[in-house]
Amino acid sequence: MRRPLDDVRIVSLEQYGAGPFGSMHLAELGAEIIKIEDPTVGGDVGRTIPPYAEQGDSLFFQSFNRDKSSITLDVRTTEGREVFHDLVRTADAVYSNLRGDVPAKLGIRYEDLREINPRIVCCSLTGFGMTGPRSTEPGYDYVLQALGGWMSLTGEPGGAPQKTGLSLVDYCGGYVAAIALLGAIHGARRDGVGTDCDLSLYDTAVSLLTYPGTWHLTAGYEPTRTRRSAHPSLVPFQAFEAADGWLVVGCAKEKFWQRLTVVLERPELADDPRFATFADRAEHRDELLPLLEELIRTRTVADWLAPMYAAAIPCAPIRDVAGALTDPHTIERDLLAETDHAVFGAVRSLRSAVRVGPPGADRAPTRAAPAMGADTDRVLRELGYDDTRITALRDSGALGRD
Ligand SMILES: CC(C)(COP(=O)(O)OP(=O)(O)OC[C@H]1O[C@@H](n2cnc3c(N)ncnc32)[C@H](O)[C@@H]1OP(=O)(O)O)[C@@H](O)C(=O)NCCC(=O)NCCSC(=O)C(=O)O
Repeated sequence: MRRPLDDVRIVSLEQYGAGPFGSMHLAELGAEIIKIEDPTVGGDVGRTIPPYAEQGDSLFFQSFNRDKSSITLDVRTTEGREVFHDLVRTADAVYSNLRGDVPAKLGIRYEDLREINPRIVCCSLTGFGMTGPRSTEPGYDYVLQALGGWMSLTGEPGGAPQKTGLSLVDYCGGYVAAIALLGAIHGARRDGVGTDCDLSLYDTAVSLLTYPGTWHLTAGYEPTRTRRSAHPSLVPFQAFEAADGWLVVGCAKEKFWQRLTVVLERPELADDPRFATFADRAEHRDELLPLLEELIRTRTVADWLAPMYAAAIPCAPIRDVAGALTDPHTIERDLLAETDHAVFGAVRSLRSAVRVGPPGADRAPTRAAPAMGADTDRVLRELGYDDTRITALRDSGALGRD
């Protein structure tokens, strides 16, 4: 089965969630991702993240590294650097998610590699970027959720600051990197000249402030937490507690509000001038919301959702992860990957949401994430190295010590 990135090769000094998440989407589209793992520290630290971590691998690692190859290479050694340069000659891009000062120290920026391969794209996803006062700080998702203002917006007013339940800055950073890589590789192929892409989790987090950011910068709006995860300006658009659980309903168009009043059996609310428009409902939210909350508490989630769905009002039960993963829709959308793994047996994980292909086409089968160094010999042979050279490299320690 031909895939759109079958002719793309990326060598990747990636670790943890953010970097590997980005390249896994490109792997799903056919790109060859060669992970370069530092043998002196046991490779990608994601291999050691508990729970379910054994024998140099983990289910965390399996979640972010399907469809990739792994080689061990200590890029700091002279021999390792030579191998790296040989790889760069064959590659479209060098990708990394390392501390801000590390790409320069390791010699993996465009200025270091352009003479070896003028078309090479060097894409770094660091915590804070290569410039600016924070550029050498280490970055993790929660650091950026804190610095980026996200935690000030999440959770109940007056409660402890919260991050989102998932590492969204990491994952969005990965998407940012995947998009940048596609654009830069396209440009390099068209123009014959590569480039640096200096990306960061900080840029990702701050750029995702989107419209509250524009409101603040342009008009002085002060974004704050809202009760029950409400939208900052649309009413009603939030979580409600029903008799037996929680649901969300959002009226981001006037027609949904009009239909909701019918479902709630209070059609007169739509004609009430206090609640007629977005602006009216926002102004009178303290009158409207207690009324709606009291009403919704009188019936079960299922009792409310049935007529809301029938009226095509955007709504949902608030369910747990098991609910999401066992939904027949999840199965129908081909979102579950099943791979065989030597240690963990059948690993079930989540496929990429990125889909390229004709409607209804099968997606290409997916492969388990590789054992550390599983592809070292193959990749070196493809570079033209013979057994003598590979043995010498192994003896030098550049591929790690057994
Ligand atoms: C994750 C980090 C905080 C980890 O910090 P550090 O351990 O201090 O730095 P690094 O891992 O980048 O680098 C450590 C050292 O490894 C060296 N290094 C790395 N790879 C190699 C290879 N292949 N060969 C030789 N040496 C290597 C590198 O030169 C550094 O040397 P020395 O210079 O001698 O130290 C940082 O990498 C970082 O800020 N990354 C960018 C942001 C990011 O992606 N964060 C993780 C998101 S995932 C996440 O938050 C989540 O999953 O949740």
